[in-house]
Amino acid sequence: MTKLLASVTGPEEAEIALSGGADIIDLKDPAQGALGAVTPEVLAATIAAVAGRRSVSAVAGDLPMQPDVVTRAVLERKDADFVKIGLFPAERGERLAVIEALGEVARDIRLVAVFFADGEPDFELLEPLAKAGFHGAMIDTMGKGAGGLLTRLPFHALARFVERARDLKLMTGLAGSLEAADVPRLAVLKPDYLGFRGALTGGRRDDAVDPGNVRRLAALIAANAVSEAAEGALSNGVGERGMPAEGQGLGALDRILVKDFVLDLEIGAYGHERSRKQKVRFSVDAAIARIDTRNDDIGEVYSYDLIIDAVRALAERGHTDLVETLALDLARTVLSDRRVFEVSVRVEKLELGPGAVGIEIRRRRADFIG
Ligand SMILES: O=C[C@H](O)COP(=O)(O)O
Repeated sequence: MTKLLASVTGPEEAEIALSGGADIIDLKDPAQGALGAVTPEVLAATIAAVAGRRSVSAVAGDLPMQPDVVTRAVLERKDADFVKIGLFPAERGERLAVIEALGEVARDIRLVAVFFADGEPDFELLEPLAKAGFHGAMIDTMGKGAGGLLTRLPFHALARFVERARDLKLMTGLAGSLEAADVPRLAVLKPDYLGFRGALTGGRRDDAVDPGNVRRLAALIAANAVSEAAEGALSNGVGERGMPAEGQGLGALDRILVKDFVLDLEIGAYGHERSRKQKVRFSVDAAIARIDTRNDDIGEVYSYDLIIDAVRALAERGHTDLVETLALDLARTVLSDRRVFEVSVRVEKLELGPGAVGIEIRRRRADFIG
């Protein structure tokens, strides 16, 4: 289940984060940079204050890619449960030298490598990291205030990163000026944690952490995990989160729409349709539990962003012969969120006939559960 990593400056903020529901207390001095380190004294005081109630991670600092400098900084923080090391822009060989040098300390200290979405991330380094014995890998952003993670890397690149790191048995994390609205989208990827600083303070990273913001994000992450935990509930005829059970009227549902979303895709069963892309139009209509206007909270709604991400993922996966396959796969993905009760998907090729040609399907979850 995805956890909440809260970046804090010391014992006082750690207490606020902890009582708000943070799972990992991450020490960082935002005034010193993206991975600005706190002093060993502040780290020791925070570890003492947290007293084993949560894991404590510490960043090594904004450091040059020099093995001796980075190793020294890591060793100074060896009492933390995790030490995060930034893979800052440098030649691949320089980054590799740092990773390999840390292989020895990785036996005693759990190391987490931090790729920067806006700092020449080289995901080919995931394998060397796993080989060197790193415990985890995450993505963050270096430049704060110029757009969050999802504006710096496309969703499918994040998906590939999480999948690849997970295959290598690395703990996975995503961060980078994340906002509440990013949580449902990123939760779909099931990273081990989502990391926050700016959203905890209310925007400015060097302001103090606000307890209400921690609680809200913790609840949001938990709410997105609920759908997964309750898997199977609907197929048993049990309604979830206000959803009518199977067999009840669909009149009680609202609809989330994505209309006329056009993307270039490799699609088609004919030879002349291979090795080229053509325009395909997607329209999706997802039936969800009736919305409640008293609660203007992103945690309560199924976002159209989730549908858009799913369509984009189809466009990234390579050649598909049939529009039927695209429609079924998209319906299955949308219905994998427990807040969606029924979905209608239309997929149309726009370059083949005199007009659009394609398919429209309507499915409920039970159609896929069998
Ligand atoms: O490790 C997580 C970071 O501290 C995230 O900071 P941010 O949300 O301000 O980008």
